[in-house]
Amino acid sequence: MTPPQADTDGVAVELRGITKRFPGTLANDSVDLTVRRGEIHALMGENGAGKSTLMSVLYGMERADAGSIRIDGREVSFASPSDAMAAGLGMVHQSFKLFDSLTVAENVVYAAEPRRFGLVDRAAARRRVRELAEEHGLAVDPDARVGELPVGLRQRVEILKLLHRGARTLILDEPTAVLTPAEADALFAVLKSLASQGRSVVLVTHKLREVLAGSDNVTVLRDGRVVARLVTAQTSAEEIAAAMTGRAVELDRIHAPGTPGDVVLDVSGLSTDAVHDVELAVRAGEIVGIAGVAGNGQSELVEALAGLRPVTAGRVSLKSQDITHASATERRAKGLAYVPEDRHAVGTAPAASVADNLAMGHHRTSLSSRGLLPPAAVRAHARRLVERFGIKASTPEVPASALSGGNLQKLLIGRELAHDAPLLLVEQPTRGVDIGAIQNIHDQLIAYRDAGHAVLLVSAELSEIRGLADRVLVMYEGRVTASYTKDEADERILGLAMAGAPAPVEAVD
Ligand SMILES: Nc1ncnc2c1ncn2[C@@H]1O[C@H](COP(=O)(O)OP(=O)(O)OP(=O)(O)O)[C@@H](O)[C@H]1O
Repeated sequence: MTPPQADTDGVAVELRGITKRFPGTLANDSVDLTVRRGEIHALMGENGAGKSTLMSVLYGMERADAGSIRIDGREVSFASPSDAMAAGLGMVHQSFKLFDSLTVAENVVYAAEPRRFGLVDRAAARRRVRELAEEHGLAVDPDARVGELPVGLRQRVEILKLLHRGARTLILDEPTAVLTPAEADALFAVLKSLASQGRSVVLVTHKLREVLAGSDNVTVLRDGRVVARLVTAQTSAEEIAAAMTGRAVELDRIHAPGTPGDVVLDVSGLSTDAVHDVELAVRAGEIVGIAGVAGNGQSELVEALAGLRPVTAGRVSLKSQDITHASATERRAKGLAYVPEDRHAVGTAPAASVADNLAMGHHRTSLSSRGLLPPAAVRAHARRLVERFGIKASTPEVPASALSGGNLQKLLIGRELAHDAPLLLVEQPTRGVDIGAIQNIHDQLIAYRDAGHAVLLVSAELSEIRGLADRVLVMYEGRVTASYTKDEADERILGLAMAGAPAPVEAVD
Protein backbone atom coordinates (compact mmCIF):
# COMPACT_ATOMS: atom_id res chain seq x y z
CA MET A 1 0.00 0.00 0.00
CA THR A 2 2.66 2.49 1.11
CA PRO A 3 5.17 3.07 -1.66
CA PRO A 4 8.79 2.64 -0.75
CA GLN A 5 9.97 5.91 0.81
CA ALA A 6 12.72 7.85 -0.83
CA ASP A 7 15.44 9.31 1.27
CA THR A 8 18.84 10.63 0.48
CA ASP A 9 21.26 7.86 1.33
CA GLY A 10 19.23 4.79 0.31
CA VAL A 11 19.67 3.04 3.66
CA ALA A 12 16.55 1.19 4.80
CA VAL A 13 17.76 -0.30 8.09
CA GLU A 14 20.76 0.63 10.14
CA LEU A 15 21.71 -1.18 13.33
CA ARG A 16 24.61 0.27 15.30
CA GLY A 17 26.38 -1.32 18.25
CA ILE A 18 23.55 -3.72 19.12
CA THR A 19 24.42 -5.64 22.27
CA LYS A 20 22.13 -8.20 23.86
CA ARG A 21 23.01 -10.35 26.82
CA PHE A 22 21.09 -13.36 28.16
CA PRO A 23 22.07 -14.98 31.44
CA GLY A 24 25.42 -16.60 30.70
CA THR A 25 25.46 -15.62 26.99
CA LEU A 26 26.46 -12.53 25.06
CA ALA A 27 24.12 -13.18 22.12
CA ASN A 28 24.92 -9.95 20.23
CA ASP A 29 28.14 -8.08 20.83
CA SER A 30 28.10 -4.56 19.39
CA VAL A 31 26.66 -5.61 16.03
CA ASP A 32 26.46 -3.17 13.11
CA LEU A 33 24.25 -4.04 10.13
CA THR A 34 23.31 -1.84 7.21
CA VAL A 35 20.60 -2.88 4.76
CA ARG A 36 20.13 -0.69 1.73
CA ARG A 37 16.95 -0.11 -0.17
CA GLY A 38 16.45 -2.61 -3.01
CA GLU A 39 18.88 -5.05 -1.46
CA ILE A 40 18.58 -8.72 -0.51
CA HIS A 41 20.87 -9.03 2.49
CA ALA A 42 21.73 -12.47 3.85
CA LEU A 43 22.49 -12.88 7.53
CA MET A 44 24.46 -16.03 8.15
CA GLY A 45 26.22 -17.71 11.05
CA GLU A 46 26.44 -20.99 12.90
CA ASN A 47 23.69 -22.12 15.25
CA GLY A 48 23.71 -19.83 18.25
CA ALA A 49 25.73 -17.10 16.49
CA GLY A 50 23.03 -14.55 17.34
CA LYS A 51 21.03 -14.14 14.12
CA SER A 52 17.56 -14.66 15.60
CA THR A 53 18.41 -12.47 18.57
CA LEU A 54 19.47 -9.65 16.26
CA MET A 55 16.26 -9.98 14.24
CA SER A 56 14.18 -10.09 17.44
CA VAL A 57 15.80 -6.83 18.53
CA LEU A 58 15.16 -5.26 15.13
CA TYR A 59 11.53 -6.44 15.16
CA GLY A 60 10.73 -5.21 18.67
CA MET A 61 10.47 -8.66 20.25
CA GLU A 62 13.56 -8.22 22.43
CA ARG A 63 15.09 -5.05 23.84
CA ALA A 64 18.79 -4.51 23.23
CA ASP A 65 21.03 -3.70 26.19
CA ALA A 66 22.85 -1.16 24.02
CA GLY A 67 22.85 0.18 20.47
CA SER A 68 20.59 2.08 18.13
CA ILE A 69 18.21 1.33 15.27
CA ARG A 70 17.49 3.66 12.37
CA ILE A 71 14.76 2.98 9.85
CA ASP A 72 14.78 5.13 6.72
CA GLY A 73 17.23 7.43 8.47
CA ARG A 74 15.08 7.97 11.56
CA GLU A 75 16.10 6.68 14.97
CA VAL A 76 13.42 4.38 16.41
CA SER A 77 12.78 2.48 19.62
CA PHE A 78 10.39 -0.45 19.33
CA ALA A 79 8.49 -1.76 22.33
CA SER A 80 6.70 -4.45 20.30
CA PRO A 81 6.41 -5.95 16.81
CA SER A 82 3.46 -3.63 16.12
CA ASP A 83 5.78 -0.64 16.50
CA ALA A 84 8.17 -2.31 14.06
CA MET A 85 5.32 -2.95 11.60
CA ALA A 86 4.20 0.66 11.86
CA ALA A 87 7.73 1.69 10.87
CA GLY A 88 7.53 -0.47 7.71
CA LEU A 89 9.11 -3.73 8.85
CA GLY A 90 7.52 -7.14 8.35
CA MET A 91 8.72 -10.55 9.45
CA VAL A 92 7.91 -14.02 8.13
CA HIS A 93 8.65 -16.41 11.00
CA GLN A 94 9.62 -20.05 10.57
CA SER A 95 6.29 -21.19 11.95
CA PHE A 96 3.63 -19.24 10.14
CA LYS A 97 1.17 -17.15 12.08
CA LEU A 98 -1.98 -17.74 10.04
CA PHE A 99 -5.51 -18.89 10.82
CA ASP A 100 -6.07 -22.24 9.10
CA SER A 101 -9.86 -21.96 9.15
CA LEU A 102 -9.95 -18.54 7.46
CA THR A 103 -9.57 -17.87 3.76
CA VAL A 104 -6.51 -16.38 2.12
CA ALA A 105 -8.21 -12.98 1.77
CA GLU A 106 -9.36 -13.00 5.42
CA ASN A 107 -5.85 -13.81 6.59
CA VAL A 108 -4.20 -11.20 4.41
CA VAL A 109 -6.38 -8.33 5.66
CA TYR A 110 -6.70 -9.62 9.25
CA ALA A 111 -6.51 -6.73 11.74
CA ALA A 112 -6.16 -4.26 8.83
CA GLU A 113 -9.44 -4.94 7.03
CA PRO A 114 -10.88 -2.68 4.36
CA ARG A 115 -14.23 -1.48 5.72
CA ARG A 116 -17.42 -0.21 4.22
CA PHE A 117 -20.08 1.33 6.46
CA GLY A 118 -18.17 -0.04 9.47
CA LEU A 119 -18.28 -3.62 8.16
CA VAL A 120 -15.45 -5.67 6.70
CA ASP A 121 -15.62 -5.24 2.94
CA ARG A 122 -15.05 -8.80 1.73
CA ALA A 123 -15.15 -7.95 -1.94
CA ALA A 124 -12.52 -5.26 -1.39
CA ALA A 125 -10.39 -7.73 0.58
CA ARG A 126 -10.52 -10.21 -2.30
CA ARG A 127 -9.70 -7.48 -4.79
CA ARG A 128 -6.79 -6.35 -2.68
CA VAL A 129 -5.33 -9.87 -2.58
CA ARG A 130 -5.69 -10.21 -6.35
CA GLU A 131 -3.99 -6.84 -6.93
CA LEU A 132 -1.11 -7.58 -4.58
CA ALA A 133 -0.74 -11.10 -5.95
CA GLU A 134 -0.61 -9.83 -9.50
CA GLU A 135 1.75 -6.98 -8.74
CA HIS A 136 4.29 -9.23 -7.00
CA GLY A 137 3.89 -12.56 -8.81
CA LEU A 138 2.41 -14.17 -5.70
CA ALA A 139 -0.48 -16.07 -7.29
CA VAL A 140 -2.86 -17.61 -4.76
CA ASP A 141 -6.63 -18.07 -4.72
CA PRO A 142 -8.15 -15.46 -2.33
CA ASP A 143 -11.02 -17.80 -1.45
CA ALA A 144 -8.95 -20.87 -0.58
CA ARG A 145 -8.87 -21.97 3.06
CA VAL A 146 -5.35 -21.49 4.38
CA GLY A 147 -5.39 -24.82 6.22
CA GLU A 148 -5.80 -26.60 2.90
CA LEU A 149 -2.89 -24.90 1.15
CA PRO A 150 0.58 -26.41 0.72
CA VAL A 151 3.39 -24.80 2.69
CA GLY A 152 4.73 -22.77 -0.24
CA LEU A 153 1.38 -21.06 -0.76
CA ARG A 154 0.92 -20.41 2.96
CA GLN A 155 4.21 -18.61 2.91
CA ARG A 156 2.91 -16.47 0.05
CA VAL A 157 -0.06 -15.55 2.21
CA GLU A 158 2.33 -14.43 4.96
CA ILE A 159 4.20 -12.24 2.48
CA LEU A 160 0.97 -10.82 1.06
CA LYS A 161 -0.15 -9.96 4.58
CA LEU A 162 3.03 -7.97 5.20
CA LEU A 163 2.75 -6.19 1.85
CA HIS A 164 -0.88 -5.33 2.60
CA ARG A 165 0.31 -3.62 5.77
CA GLY A 166 2.86 -1.64 3.81
CA ALA A 167 6.06 -3.42 4.78
CA ARG A 168 9.06 -1.91 3.03
CA THR A 169 11.61 -4.20 4.63
CA LEU A 170 10.88 -7.92 4.90
CA ILE A 171 12.73 -10.15 7.32
CA LEU A 172 12.55 -13.85 6.44
CA ASP A 173 13.73 -16.44 8.94
CA GLU A 174 14.86 -19.62 7.14
CA PRO A 175 12.13 -19.22 4.53
CA THR A 176 13.10 -22.18 2.38
CA ALA A 177 13.53 -24.74 5.16
CA VAL A 178 10.11 -26.20 4.40
CA LEU A 179 9.97 -25.55 0.65
CA THR A 180 10.62 -27.84 -2.30
CA PRO A 181 13.38 -26.74 -4.69
CA ALA A 182 10.77 -25.42 -7.15
CA GLU A 183 8.94 -23.49 -4.41
CA ALA A 184 12.24 -22.03 -3.22
CA ASP A 185 13.04 -20.84 -6.76
CA ALA A 186 9.60 -19.23 -6.97
CA LEU A 187 10.16 -17.49 -3.63
CA PHE A 188 13.47 -16.04 -4.78
CA ALA A 189 11.85 -14.73 -7.96
CA VAL A 190 9.34 -12.90 -5.74
CA LEU A 191 12.05 -11.54 -3.44
CA LYS A 192 14.04 -10.27 -6.41
CA SER A 193 10.98 -8.54 -7.79
CA LEU A 194 10.25 -6.93 -4.41
CA ALA A 195 13.85 -5.71 -4.22
CA SER A 196 13.70 -4.32 -7.74
CA GLN A 197 10.76 -2.19 -6.59
CA GLY A 198 12.93 -0.69 -3.85
CA ARG A 199 11.92 -2.91 -0.97
CA SER A 200 14.59 -4.57 1.15
CA VAL A 201 14.88 -8.16 2.29
CA VAL A 202 16.85 -9.55 5.21
CA LEU A 203 17.25 -13.26 4.78
CA VAL A 204 18.31 -15.47 7.68
CA THR A 205 19.42 -18.78 6.24
CA HIS A 206 21.94 -21.60 6.43
CA LYS A 207 21.78 -22.43 2.75
CA LEU A 208 24.91 -21.30 0.98
CA ARG A 209 23.65 -22.09 -2.51
CA GLU A 210 20.62 -19.88 -2.03
CA VAL A 211 22.65 -17.06 -0.62
CA LEU A 212 25.04 -17.20 -3.56
CA ALA A 213 22.23 -17.28 -6.11
CA GLY A 214 19.79 -14.93 -4.46
CA SER A 215 21.44 -12.26 -2.30
CA ASP A 216 23.39 -9.06 -2.92
CA ASN A 217 25.40 -8.87 0.30
CA VAL A 218 26.18 -11.17 3.20
CA THR A 219 26.86 -10.39 6.84
CA VAL A 220 28.32 -13.25 8.84
CA LEU A 221 28.01 -13.48 12.63
CA ARG A 222 30.12 -15.67 14.85
CA ASP A 223 29.72 -15.82 18.63
CA GLY A 224 27.54 -12.70 18.56
CA ARG A 225 30.02 -10.59 16.57
CA VAL A 226 30.15 -9.58 12.93
CA VAL A 227 33.13 -11.45 11.45
CA ALA A 228 32.60 -10.73 7.74
CA ARG A 229 30.76 -8.40 5.40
CA LEU A 230 30.85 -9.79 1.89
CA VAL A 231 29.58 -8.78 -1.52
CA THR A 232 27.87 -11.90 -2.85
CA ALA A 233 29.15 -11.52 -6.40
CA GLN A 234 32.72 -11.41 -5.09
CA THR A 235 32.63 -14.29 -2.62
CA SER A 236 32.30 -18.09 -2.62
CA ALA A 237 30.63 -20.82 -0.60
CA GLU A 238 34.03 -21.73 0.84
CA GLU A 239 34.75 -18.16 1.97
CA ILE A 240 31.36 -17.79 3.68
CA ALA A 241 31.66 -21.20 5.33
CA ALA A 242 35.13 -20.40 6.58
CA ALA A 243 33.93 -17.07 8.00
CA MET A 244 31.05 -18.79 9.78
CA THR A 245 33.06 -21.58 11.31
CA GLY A 246 36.54 -20.13 11.58
CA ARG A 247 37.92 -23.14 9.68
CA ALA A 248 37.84 -24.72 6.22
CA VAL A 249 34.68 -26.80 5.64
CA GLU A 250 34.32 -29.60 3.12
CA LEU A 251 30.97 -28.99 1.41
CA ASP A 252 28.56 -31.60 -0.03
CA ARG A 253 30.62 -34.67 0.79
CA ILE A 254 29.43 -37.96 -0.73
CA HIS A 255 29.95 -40.81 1.73
CA ALA A 256 31.11 -44.35 0.94
CA PRO A 257 28.30 -46.92 0.61
CA GLY A 258 27.31 -49.15 3.51
CA THR A 259 27.43 -52.94 3.72
CA PRO A 260 23.84 -54.09 4.25
CA GLY A 261 23.25 -57.11 6.50
CA ASP A 262 20.03 -58.68 7.80
CA VAL A 263 16.65 -57.02 7.39
CA VAL A 264 15.84 -54.94 10.51
CA LEU A 265 12.66 -53.18 9.41
CA ASP A 266 10.25 -55.02 7.16
CA VAL A 267 7.10 -53.28 6.00
CA SER A 268 4.52 -54.95 3.78
CA GLY A 269 1.28 -53.59 2.40
CA LEU A 270 1.21 -50.79 4.98
CA SER A 271 -1.67 -48.35 4.75
CA THR A 272 -2.86 -45.50 6.96
CA ASP A 273 -5.24 -42.65 6.24
CA ALA A 274 -2.54 -40.98 4.11
CA VAL A 275 -0.28 -43.87 3.07
CA HIS A 276 -1.16 -46.65 0.62
CA ASP A 277 0.22 -50.15 0.35
CA VAL A 278 3.85 -49.39 1.19
CA GLU A 279 6.45 -52.14 0.84
CA LEU A 280 9.94 -51.48 2.10
CA ALA A 281 12.80 -53.08 3.93
CA VAL A 282 15.76 -51.53 5.71
CA ARG A 283 18.78 -53.69 6.53
CA ALA A 284 21.39 -53.39 9.23
CA GLY A 285 24.29 -51.25 8.00
CA GLU A 286 22.15 -49.43 5.46
CA ILE A 287 20.54 -46.02 5.13
CA VAL A 288 17.36 -45.97 3.07
CA GLY A 289 16.35 -42.46 2.06
CA ILE A 290 12.81 -41.35 1.28
CA ALA A 291 12.62 -38.43 -1.10
CA GLY A 292 9.43 -36.62 -1.97
CA VAL A 293 7.74 -33.28 -2.12
CA ALA A 294 6.46 -32.41 1.37
CA GLY A 295 2.93 -33.66 1.91
CA ASN A 296 3.15 -36.89 -0.09
CA GLY A 297 2.84 -39.17 2.92
CA GLN A 298 6.44 -39.36 4.11
CA SER A 299 5.74 -37.94 7.57
CA GLU A 300 2.62 -40.05 7.95
CA LEU A 301 4.57 -43.19 7.02
CA VAL A 302 7.24 -42.44 9.61
CA GLU A 303 4.58 -41.65 12.24
CA ALA A 304 2.91 -44.99 11.54
CA LEU A 305 6.26 -46.77 11.88
CA ALA A 306 6.92 -44.92 15.15
CA GLY A 307 3.53 -46.01 16.51
CA LEU A 308 1.99 -42.55 16.47
CA ARG A 309 -0.55 -43.08 13.69
CA PRO A 310 -3.05 -45.95 13.34
CA VAL A 311 -2.31 -48.56 10.71
CA THR A 312 -5.35 -49.56 8.65
CA ALA A 313 -3.74 -52.46 6.76
CA GLY A 314 -0.46 -54.27 6.36
CA ARG A 315 2.31 -55.47 8.61
CA VAL A 316 5.39 -53.95 10.20
CA SER A 317 8.14 -56.02 11.76
CA LEU A 318 11.26 -55.00 13.62
CA LYS A 319 13.97 -57.65 13.83
CA SER A 320 11.36 -60.28 12.88
CA GLN A 321 8.97 -59.25 15.69
CA ASP A 322 5.53 -58.08 14.61
CA ILE A 323 5.07 -54.51 15.89
CA THR A 324 2.16 -53.51 13.64
CA HIS A 325 -0.06 -52.62 16.56
CA ALA A 326 2.56 -51.99 19.25
CA SER A 327 2.48 -48.66 21.09
CA ALA A 328 5.22 -46.07 20.59
CA THR A 329 6.71 -46.99 23.98
CA GLU A 330 6.70 -50.71 23.17
CA ARG A 331 8.46 -50.01 19.88
CA ARG A 332 11.16 -48.04 21.66
CA ALA A 333 11.67 -50.89 24.08
CA LYS A 334 12.03 -53.26 21.12
CA GLY A 335 14.76 -51.15 19.54
CA LEU A 336 13.43 -48.19 17.63
CA ALA A 337 14.73 -44.62 17.95
CA TYR A 338 12.93 -41.70 16.35
CA VAL A 339 13.86 -38.15 15.40
CA PRO A 340 10.59 -36.44 14.47
CA GLU A 341 10.22 -33.57 12.05
CA ASP A 342 8.78 -31.25 14.71
CA ARG A 343 11.51 -30.75 17.28
CA HIS A 344 9.42 -28.34 19.34
CA ALA A 345 6.00 -29.95 19.70
CA VAL A 346 6.95 -33.62 19.55
CA GLY A 347 10.65 -33.99 20.07
CA THR A 348 11.58 -32.05 23.19
CA ALA A 349 10.22 -30.61 26.43
CA PRO A 350 11.02 -26.88 26.29
CA ALA A 351 10.74 -26.16 30.02
CA ALA A 352 12.96 -29.08 31.05
CA SER A 353 16.74 -28.68 31.19
CA VAL A 354 19.07 -29.67 28.37
CA ALA A 355 20.40 -32.49 30.59
CA ASP A 356 16.90 -33.82 31.33
CA ASN A 357 15.93 -33.62 27.66
CA LEU A 358 19.02 -35.62 26.76
CA ALA A 359 18.11 -38.25 29.36
CA MET A 360 14.53 -38.69 28.14
CA GLY A 361 13.65 -42.24 27.23
CA HIS A 362 16.71 -43.57 29.03
CA HIS A 363 14.79 -45.04 31.96
CA ARG A 364 15.53 -48.52 30.72
CA THR A 365 19.09 -48.07 29.53
CA SER A 366 22.49 -48.26 31.18
CA LEU A 367 21.94 -44.73 32.48
CA SER A 368 19.22 -45.88 34.84
CA SER A 369 19.47 -47.58 38.17
CA ARG A 370 16.34 -49.56 39.14
CA GLY A 371 14.20 -47.48 36.80
CA LEU A 372 15.49 -44.18 38.21
CA LEU A 373 17.93 -41.77 36.66
CA PRO A 374 20.64 -40.74 39.15
CA PRO A 375 21.37 -36.98 38.73
CA ALA A 376 25.13 -37.56 38.46
CA ALA A 377 24.58 -40.04 35.59
CA VAL A 378 22.23 -37.59 33.85
CA ARG A 379 24.84 -34.83 34.11
CA ALA A 380 27.68 -37.02 32.85
CA HIS A 381 25.51 -38.26 29.94
CA ALA A 382 24.63 -34.64 29.06
CA ARG A 383 28.28 -33.58 29.15
CA ARG A 384 29.22 -36.40 26.76
CA LEU A 385 26.50 -35.58 24.23
CA VAL A 386 27.00 -31.80 24.44
CA GLU A 387 30.64 -32.41 23.55
CA ARG A 388 30.02 -35.05 20.86
CA PHE A 389 27.38 -33.03 19.01
CA GLY A 390 28.72 -29.53 19.72
CA ILE A 391 25.49 -28.45 21.43
CA LYS A 392 25.89 -24.81 22.38
CA ALA A 393 24.37 -24.23 25.83
CA SER A 394 25.85 -22.10 28.59
CA THR A 395 25.33 -25.07 30.98
CA PRO A 396 23.39 -28.36 30.66
CA GLU A 397 21.04 -27.00 33.34
CA VAL A 398 19.48 -24.27 31.14
CA PRO A 399 16.00 -25.03 29.80
CA ALA A 400 15.83 -26.44 26.27
CA SER A 401 13.80 -23.34 25.33
CA ALA A 402 16.97 -21.22 25.71
CA LEU A 403 18.72 -23.14 22.91
CA SER A 404 18.84 -21.75 19.40
CA GLY A 405 16.86 -23.77 16.82
CA GLY A 406 19.85 -25.58 15.39
CA ASN A 407 21.18 -26.51 18.81
CA LEU A 408 17.83 -27.99 19.79
CA GLN A 409 18.04 -30.14 16.66
CA LYS A 410 21.52 -31.34 17.67
CA LEU A 411 20.12 -32.22 21.11
CA LEU A 412 17.37 -34.32 19.58
CA ILE A 413 19.68 -36.22 17.21
CA GLY A 414 22.24 -36.75 19.96
CA ARG A 415 19.65 -38.14 22.34
CA GLU A 416 18.23 -40.59 19.81
CA LEU A 417 21.59 -41.83 18.52
CA ALA A 418 22.70 -42.41 22.12
CA HIS A 419 20.00 -45.10 22.43
CA ASP A 420 22.05 -47.27 20.08
CA ALA A 421 18.78 -48.75 18.81
CA PRO A 422 18.92 -51.22 15.89
CA LEU A 423 16.56 -48.98 13.90
CA LEU A 424 16.60 -45.19 13.62
CA LEU A 425 13.76 -43.30 11.96
CA VAL A 426 14.93 -39.80 11.22
CA GLU A 427 13.09 -36.94 9.58
CA GLN A 428 14.76 -33.75 8.34
CA PRO A 429 17.87 -34.32 10.47
CA THR A 430 19.58 -31.06 9.53
CA ARG A 431 16.70 -28.63 9.15
CA GLY A 432 17.83 -25.27 10.53
CA VAL A 433 21.29 -26.62 11.29
CA ASP A 434 24.43 -24.74 10.21
CA ILE A 435 26.90 -26.21 7.73
CA GLY A 436 29.55 -27.23 10.26
CA ALA A 437 26.92 -29.04 12.30
CA ILE A 438 25.37 -30.62 9.18
CA GLN A 439 28.73 -32.19 8.47
CA ASN A 440 28.91 -33.48 12.04
CA ILE A 441 25.35 -34.89 11.99
CA HIS A 442 25.98 -36.57 8.62
CA ASP A 443 29.20 -38.11 9.91
CA GLN A 444 27.38 -39.36 13.01
CA LEU A 445 24.59 -40.92 10.92
CA ILE A 446 27.14 -42.67 8.70
CA ALA A 447 29.05 -43.92 11.76
CA TYR A 448 25.74 -45.17 13.19
CA ARG A 449 25.08 -47.06 9.97
CA ASP A 450 28.61 -48.44 9.88
CA ALA A 451 28.17 -49.71 13.44
CA GLY A 452 25.52 -52.02 11.97
CA HIS A 453 22.31 -50.06 12.58
CA ALA A 454 19.47 -49.58 10.12
CA VAL A 455 18.44 -46.02 9.27
CA LEU A 456 15.32 -44.79 7.50
CA LEU A 457 15.91 -41.18 6.49
CA VAL A 458 13.24 -38.76 5.29
CA SER A 459 14.59 -35.48 3.97
CA ALA A 460 13.44 -32.64 1.78
CA GLU A 461 17.09 -31.93 0.93
CA LEU A 462 18.01 -33.91 -2.16
CA SER A 463 21.72 -33.31 -1.57
CA GLU A 464 21.32 -34.85 1.87
CA ILE A 465 19.50 -37.90 0.53
CA ARG A 466 22.05 -38.35 -2.22
CA GLY A 467 24.98 -37.87 0.13
CA LEU A 468 23.80 -40.33 2.78
CA ALA A 469 21.38 -42.92 1.41
CA ASP A 470 22.44 -46.30 0.05
CA ARG A 471 19.03 -46.69 -1.58
CA VAL A 472 16.46 -44.01 -2.35
CA LEU A 473 12.71 -44.50 -2.43
CA VAL A 474 10.42 -41.81 -3.76
CA MET A 475 6.97 -41.18 -2.32
CA TYR A 476 4.24 -39.62 -4.36
CA GLU A 477 0.61 -39.25 -3.28
CA GLY A 478 1.03 -41.60 -0.35
CA ARG A 479 2.72 -44.41 -2.30
CA VAL A 480 6.28 -45.52 -2.83
CA THR A 481 6.48 -45.03 -6.59
CA ALA A 482 10.17 -45.58 -7.31
CA SER A 483 13.30 -47.13 -5.86
CA TYR A 484 16.85 -46.29 -6.92
CA THR A 485 20.36 -47.30 -6.01
CA LYS A 486 22.78 -44.62 -4.83
CA ASP A 487 24.31 -44.43 -8.32
CA GLU A 488 21.00 -44.11 -10.14
CA ALA A 489 19.62 -41.41 -7.87
CA ASP A 490 20.73 -38.23 -9.57
CA GLU A 491 18.87 -34.95 -9.12
CA ARG A 492 17.07 -35.18 -12.46
CA ILE A 493 15.80 -38.71 -11.93
CA LEU A 494 14.68 -37.96 -8.39
CA GLY A 495 13.10 -34.66 -9.44
CA LEU A 496 11.00 -36.41 -12.10
CA ALA A 497 9.89 -39.15 -9.72
CA MET A 498 9.01 -36.58 -7.04
CA ALA A 499 6.79 -34.84 -9.58
CA GLY A 500 4.93 -38.11 -10.19
CA ALA A 501 6.72 -39.27 -13.34
CA PRO A 502 9.35 -41.85 -12.39
CA ALA A 503 12.10 -42.13 -14.98
CA PRO A 504 12.56 -45.56 -16.60
CA VAL A 505 15.38 -46.88 -14.45
CA GLU A 506 15.24 -50.51 -13.33
CA ALA A 507 13.80 -50.51 -9.82
CA VAL A 508 16.28 -52.19 -7.51
CA ASP A 509 15.31 -53.48 -4.11
N1 LIG B 1 15.71 -16.46 25.76
C1 LIG B 1 16.99 -16.83 25.87
N2 LIG B 1 17.54 -17.11 27.07
C2 LIG B 1 18.84 -17.49 27.19
N3 LIG B 1 19.69 -17.60 26.15
C3 LIG B 1 19.21 -17.34 24.93
C4 LIG B 1 17.83 -16.95 24.71
N4 LIG B 1 17.64 -16.76 23.38
C5 LIG B 1 18.83 -17.01 22.80
N5 LIG B 1 19.77 -17.36 23.71
C6 LIG B 1 21.18 -17.70 23.45
O1 LIG B 1 21.74 -16.66 22.66
C7 LIG B 1 22.63 -17.20 21.69
C8 LIG B 1 22.20 -16.73 20.31
O2 LIG B 1 20.99 -17.41 19.94
P1 LIG B 1 20.21 -17.12 18.60
O3 LIG B 1 18.90 -17.84 18.68
O4 LIG B 1 20.18 -15.66 18.33
O5 LIG B 1 21.18 -17.84 17.54
P2 LIG B 1 20.94 -18.10 15.96
O6 LIG B 1 22.17 -17.57 15.29
O7 LIG B 1 19.66 -17.54 15.53
O8 LIG B 1 20.95 -19.68 15.92
P3 LIG B 1 20.12 -20.74 14.96
O9 LIG B 1 20.80 -20.71 13.64
O10 LIG B 1 20.36 -22.05 15.65
O11 LIG B 1 18.68 -20.33 14.94
C9 LIG B 1 22.59 -18.71 21.86
O12 LIG B 1 23.72 -19.10 22.63
C10 LIG B 1 21.31 -18.96 22.61
O13 LIG B 1 21.43 -20.12 23.41
